[in-house]
Amino acid sequence: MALLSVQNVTMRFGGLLANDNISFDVPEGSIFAVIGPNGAGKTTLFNSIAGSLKPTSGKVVFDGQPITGLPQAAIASRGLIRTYQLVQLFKDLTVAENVEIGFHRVTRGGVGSALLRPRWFREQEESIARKARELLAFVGLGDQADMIADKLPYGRQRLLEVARALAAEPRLILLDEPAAGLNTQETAALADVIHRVNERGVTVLLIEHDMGLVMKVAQRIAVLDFGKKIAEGTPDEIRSHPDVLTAYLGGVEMADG
Ligand SMILES: Nc1ncnc2c1ncn2[C@@H]1O[C@H](COP(=O)(O)OP(=O)(O)OP(=O)(O)O)[C@@H](O)[C@H]1O
Repeated sequence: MALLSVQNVTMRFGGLLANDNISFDVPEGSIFAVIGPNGAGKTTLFNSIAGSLKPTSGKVVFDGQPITGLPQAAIASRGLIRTYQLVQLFKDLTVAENVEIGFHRVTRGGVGSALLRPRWFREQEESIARKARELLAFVGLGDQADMIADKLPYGRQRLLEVARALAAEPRLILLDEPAAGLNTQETAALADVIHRVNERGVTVLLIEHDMGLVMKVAQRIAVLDFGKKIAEGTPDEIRSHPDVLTAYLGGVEMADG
């Protein structure tokens, strides 16, 4: 069954059709990628799904419910959690504290309990601190938990963003160009983390430039070009699709990293 269904989504900016009638289904439990050349409309589509843009027309359905145009927080509260193309961490906090913040969707208590600190609140805090460290170990940052986030190398900040997104217990995680700015080794570590996130039962939707990463991790790929979906299929189908080769690489054979 589709956990996420994008149905005829169109986004117009003045005279420019950034997304032109785009449809695809992301099956529950899968890793799905959206690729396309610069300016193809990937970020726009991503923003329509995650709630920071309301599409001009069309529908986004998550877990059978329409979420089109809902505010980002309302979408996140249903279990659709996004990361950002530019890492957005609390740079003065420690690595562990950055993950602890991610738990706020699934915890209770307001300012009152933070001041009075009743026993349940302290227990909740301890449990969050423990779970944050488990998630850090899961993405391979166990040894850096107490480091100030800003001191982490960039590639590791991206892994930290994934750990923080996981803290919100997503059903679907949207990764916005997660391999941007990463070296080969860091990209391989990221691919491994994406696979393991998926093995935890989390559906993954990524938009990505890095073809090697996409071919390695995605089970299904949709290709955008000039705002239109020009192909959809398995990595093998996409790799040899003539329209994709022309649009994406100007006809050059596609590498599989
Ligand atoms: N807020 C906006 N107002 C006007 N035009 C926009 C806006 N956002 C994006 N566009 C235009 O829409 C088109 C699609 O842009 P988008 O950023 O979605 O593409 P992309 O595939 O994500 O590109 P990249 O890979 O470079 O990030 C581009 O022509 C872009 O200039």
